[in-house]
Amino acid sequence: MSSAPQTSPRTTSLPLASLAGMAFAKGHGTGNDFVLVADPDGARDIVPEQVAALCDRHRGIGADGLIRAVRSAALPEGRYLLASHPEAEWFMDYRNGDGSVSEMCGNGVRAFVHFLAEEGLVPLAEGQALTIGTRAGIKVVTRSANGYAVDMGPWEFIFPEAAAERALDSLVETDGLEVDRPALSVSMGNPHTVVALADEDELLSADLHRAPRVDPVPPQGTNVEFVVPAEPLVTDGVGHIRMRVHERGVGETLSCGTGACAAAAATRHWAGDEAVDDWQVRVPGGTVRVRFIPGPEGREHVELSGPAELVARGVLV
Ligand SMILES: N[C@@H](CCC[C@H](N)C(=O)O)C(=O)O
Repeated sequence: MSSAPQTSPRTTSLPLASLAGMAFAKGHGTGNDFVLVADPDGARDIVPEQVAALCDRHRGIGADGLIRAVRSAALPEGRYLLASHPEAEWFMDYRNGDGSVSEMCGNGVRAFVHFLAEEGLVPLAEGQALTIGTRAGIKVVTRSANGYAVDMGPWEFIFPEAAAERALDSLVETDGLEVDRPALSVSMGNPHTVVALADEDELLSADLHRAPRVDPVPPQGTNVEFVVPAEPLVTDGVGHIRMRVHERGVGETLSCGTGACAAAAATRHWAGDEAVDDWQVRVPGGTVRVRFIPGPEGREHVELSGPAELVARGVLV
């Protein structure tokens, strides 16, 4: 006797079965959203398929990425950082929505520190700073009245020789835009390719359902930012740009913190004499501030400021 095939709603969530009972929070920074999980002792091995299933907007919780809060001592990348920065007790293990690992996430780092504070894992009053570990080194995050300011460390060109010669190093082909556009590739610990567009019409015409094609593509792949400078670019000492982004491992998102830093760095580079050190970057999900500040070791650093919110807590069934 043959039996009818068994179907059950659990079938689609099979990758998540071993995570049943796991507590999570949902948070975001300017609409760039994350599933946040506390795993102080690094006891949870969340594999890429599970990250993708959790971030699935139809069958999972839905998010641009997953952030696991782990004590630095509990994972090799964290132990490496602890040797020179014993104060970096917590490590942000960031994964993109497709399960891939990224070195850094600027909106995520604010959401991460907010999560640590709200979960009671660290005391962090307004005006206080916390050093955390990431795959792009340590980041110092200061709580303010309306969000968090992150010392993101130095930025750099990915193709320094081409950038110095021409201020442009690659071409980007994008659906919805007729001609290939020149671009500049900037590292914020993770890779970015910044394309300047002429006006808001062009910004809206870019169809980011499919990843833009970048040539040459940086060795680790890239996030692609499309920027439109305001007219005038600088008002009262502050530069203004609008930005949309297609993120590596995610797709179009409402905001990207490291992308905003890269976009400000590229625009400032292109601005030449008009360059300022203070920028407001408007993204579909809100506005973040980017400042170029002297770093403690004598190199220029980038500071990213913006909000972070938690919107829900739950448990996987
Ligand atoms: N949204 C993030 C960046 C997340 C990582 C990125 N997709 C990558 O693969 O590098 C941000 O706010 O910086």
